[in-house]
Amino acid sequence: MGSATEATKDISENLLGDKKVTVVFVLGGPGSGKGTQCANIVEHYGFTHLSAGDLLRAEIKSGSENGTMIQNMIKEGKIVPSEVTIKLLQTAILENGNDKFLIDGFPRNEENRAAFERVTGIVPEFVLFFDCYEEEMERRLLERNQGRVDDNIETIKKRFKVFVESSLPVVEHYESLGKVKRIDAAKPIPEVFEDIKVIFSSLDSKETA
Ligand SMILES: Nc1ncnc2c1ncn2[C@@H]1O[C@H](COP(=O)(O)OP(=O)(O)O)[C@@H](O)[C@H]1O
Ligand SMILES: Nc1ccn([C@H]2C[C@H](O)[C@@H](COP(=O)(O)OP(=O)(O)O)O2)c(=O)n1
Ligand SMILES: [Mg+2]
Repeated sequence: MGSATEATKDISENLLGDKKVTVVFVLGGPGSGKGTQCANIVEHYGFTHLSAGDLLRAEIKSGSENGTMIQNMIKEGKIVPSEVTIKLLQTAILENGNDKFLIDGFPRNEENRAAFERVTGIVPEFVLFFDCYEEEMERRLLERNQGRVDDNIETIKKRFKVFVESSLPVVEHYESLGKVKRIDAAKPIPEVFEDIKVIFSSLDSKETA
């Protein structure tokens, strides 16, 4: 660990090759509005939206050998092993011509975070954190109506527990690095986006400055 050989190995195994990218992690509890606002950000700021959950659901649909395992974990509100999710994110990044990505719903635990950093070498520009209380998130999930196997009250309770125990520590990690931009996500959709615009507009002006 930490030897020159290890370091060289890490660089040569960097799964992105030479591609340089800007990444924003979009985190928040289930139903906090990540997907909804990512669509708004894409429309206004030229990012590509990569939802870890959407990629995993597409993998199930494609009939992949991991499909059944992924489906079972999602149904139980558990977090799929990092190697599976990272591979899907890596492929999506490399296949895309864009160099600016919103990574939504990832990293969801410490294993996700550490493995992604180690394997891709990507450090996020910042973390956009959607702060919302559980009763509101629960109401939204029960009304989401996308036919998801995990939008039932039993799985929702499990997801909230995983969020508090495994995902919030990741947010705290980035908080300690001064990288978290916190949004009050309990407000109506247009108001949440107004707050997000302030953040992304200042990013644009930095680029052109
Ligand atoms: N600010 C908001 N106020 C009320 N409903 C919202 C808000 N943001 C999203 N929703 C709705 O809540 C549900 C969950 O939103 P979604 O964007 O899928 O959240 P996430 O990706 O964080 O789970 C969707 O039906 C969406 O239309
Ligand atoms: N990094 C991730 C992201 C999602 N998953 C799995 C487990 C999650 O409960 C489901 C659904 O994630 P998704 O981000 O689509 O869920 P929400 O939009 O937060 O409601 O996918 C995962 O295992 N690892
Ligand atoms: Mg989502």
